[in-house]
Formats: sequence, C-alpha cells, structure tokens
Amino acid sequence: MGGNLYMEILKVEGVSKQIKNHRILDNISFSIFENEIVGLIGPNGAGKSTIMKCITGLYHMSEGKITICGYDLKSDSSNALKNIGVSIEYPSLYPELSGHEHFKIMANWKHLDSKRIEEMEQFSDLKDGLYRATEHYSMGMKQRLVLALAMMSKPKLLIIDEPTNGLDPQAIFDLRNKLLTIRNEGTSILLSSHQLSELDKLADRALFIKSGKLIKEKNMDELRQNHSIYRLEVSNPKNVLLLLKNSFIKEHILYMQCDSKEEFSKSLQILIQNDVLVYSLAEVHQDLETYYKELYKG
Ligand SMILES: Nc1ncnc2c1ncn2[C@@H]1O[C@H](COP(=O)(O)OP(=O)(O)OP(=O)(O)O)[C@@H](O)[C@H]1O
Repeated sequence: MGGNLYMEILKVEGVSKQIKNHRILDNISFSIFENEIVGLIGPNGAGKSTIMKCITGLYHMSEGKITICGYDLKSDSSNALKNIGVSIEYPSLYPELSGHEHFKIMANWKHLDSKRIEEMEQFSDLKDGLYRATEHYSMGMKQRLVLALAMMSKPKLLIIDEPTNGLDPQAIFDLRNKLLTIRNEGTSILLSSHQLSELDKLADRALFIKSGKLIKEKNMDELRQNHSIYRLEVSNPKNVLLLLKNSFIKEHILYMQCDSKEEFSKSLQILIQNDVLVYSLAEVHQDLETYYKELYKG
C-alpha cells in the first residue's frame, strides 16, 4: 500500500506545534494515500490528538504545511476541509435531539439530499434508535451515529480518535467491519488507538509517535514478515536474557527475535554452549504489541 501508484490524500510536511514553551509536535512529516488505513500509535501525551487537531484545523500549527487532496490547509482551508470527515474525542452530539435530527442538520449543512440521509441512517444501524434523543444512547450507538455523520459527504479522508473507547467486544467487531467497508469504498482513514490488537487487524500502515516526534513508520505486512520471533521454554530464562541480546521476556515467557537464519542458528549455538536446556521452541508472528514494547522500551 502507499507509494506513487496511489493518490496522495494527505501530506503533512514538517509540522510543529508549540504552546508556550512546550513543543508538543516536533517536525512531523508523513503522507496518507488512497485506500489506506493508517494507525497513529504512541503512549499517552505523545501528541496523537494534537496532530489530528492540526489536520482538522482545530489547532493552528506553529510551523509546517498540511495538504489535503491537493488543497493547502492554510491558504485554502474550506476546500481542504471539505475532503475530511472527523470523529475526535468524545462524540459531540446534541443530547436532546434524535439521531434522525442530527442527520437532517448535517444534510442541510452539507447540501445533501434525502437519499443520502436514508443511506447513512441505514449505515448507522440505529434502527428505532434513530427517533430517540441521543442522551439515551449507549456508547456504541453514539459512536455509530458520529461515524455515519462523519461519512455523510463521502470524504476522501476520515480522521477518527480512539474509536473503540468504551465499546463492548461486539461493538468493536461491528466498528471494524464498518471501517473496512469505508476504506474499500474509497475513503482513507487516519485512526488513533491504544488498542494495538485492534489496529493489528485494521491498519495497513502504522505511525509511531513519541514525545511529539514521528519515530517510526511501518507497513503492517513488513512488520509481520520482517522479523521472526521465537517462543522458548528454557531452564533459566533470566540467564538467557544476559546471553542473548535479541531476547526479551513478555508475560513470563521468553522470546528471541532473529532477523536472519544465521542469527537464529548462532543464538541456538550460544544456548547450547552455555548448557541452557531448551524444552520447546516455536516460531510466532510478530504482532504490533511486541513491536511496540521493543520500540518504546527504555
Ligand atoms: N491546549 C494545550 N495546552 C497545553 N498543552 C497541551 C494542549 N493540548 C495538548 N497539550 C499537551 O500536549 C501533549 C500531547 O497531547 P495529546 O493530547 O496530543 O497526546 P495524545 O498522544 O493524544 O495522548 P493520549 O493518548 O493520552 O490521548 C501533552 O503533554 C498535552 O498535555
């Protein structure tokens, strides 16, 4: 995914954001291409929401340039923002209005016809709930309404912050399917989440943020294939940690990461030479969580 074959939907170039003496974003650059789901990952306070706020025009950037579908966000913000659908932070709905009323307001604002209202009401899956005040909605219903509203004008880019917050497993599963449908119908998605296992299933690419900096950008296929991780049952795991610099312990289990067959056989030799008894050895796929732990350790 990505590369020049695909149209560049979003281009972020050297974006920094300073509030008083605090540099919240530091020279961030990345692009999002057509038909991609890109995950924004990083610990609390890393700057994920701030990037999203800069892209959606909620925050002014201190330095840099953002282009959305070829429109410069600073000099042509109305055309740039026309191409974005947004769901940021806690869904901001009018508590006393129904879902249906929200759709009507949005259609009016975006000059959309009643056919589009019907389509998106169906997409929201709210059924009878459409005619109830949103203050009586569950978290899952609110999320579905906000997502459908964000998609009303078929934006080229959907920005969505922590979408799985407070959702039960079925709602998370439904949301995942909705986001995949949205992507397949031609909207790219920038999504921030702490749910790494969920991002593992959804994202085509991941951006890793730390202290306001983009520290790594990874294609998810590359992340899964590039390194082999082995799960080991050994006589003395702590000793192995000292012997092999490519080993780590996760949930009391020892793992070693090998980037080549040579590294694998060399590591095994070291274990044998040091009288470590290996009871079992299994290859596991590297997941996002393991990669995250390695990247952010220390
Ligand atoms: N308006 C503001 N004024 C001062 N500091 C701010 C402001 N907005 C954000 N920050 C600071 O910028 C840093 C990044 O915040 P941001 O909300 O972007 O992080 P995040 O990665 O989204 O975190 P989380 O995972 O907790 O949502 C934090 O240290 C935060 O306190």
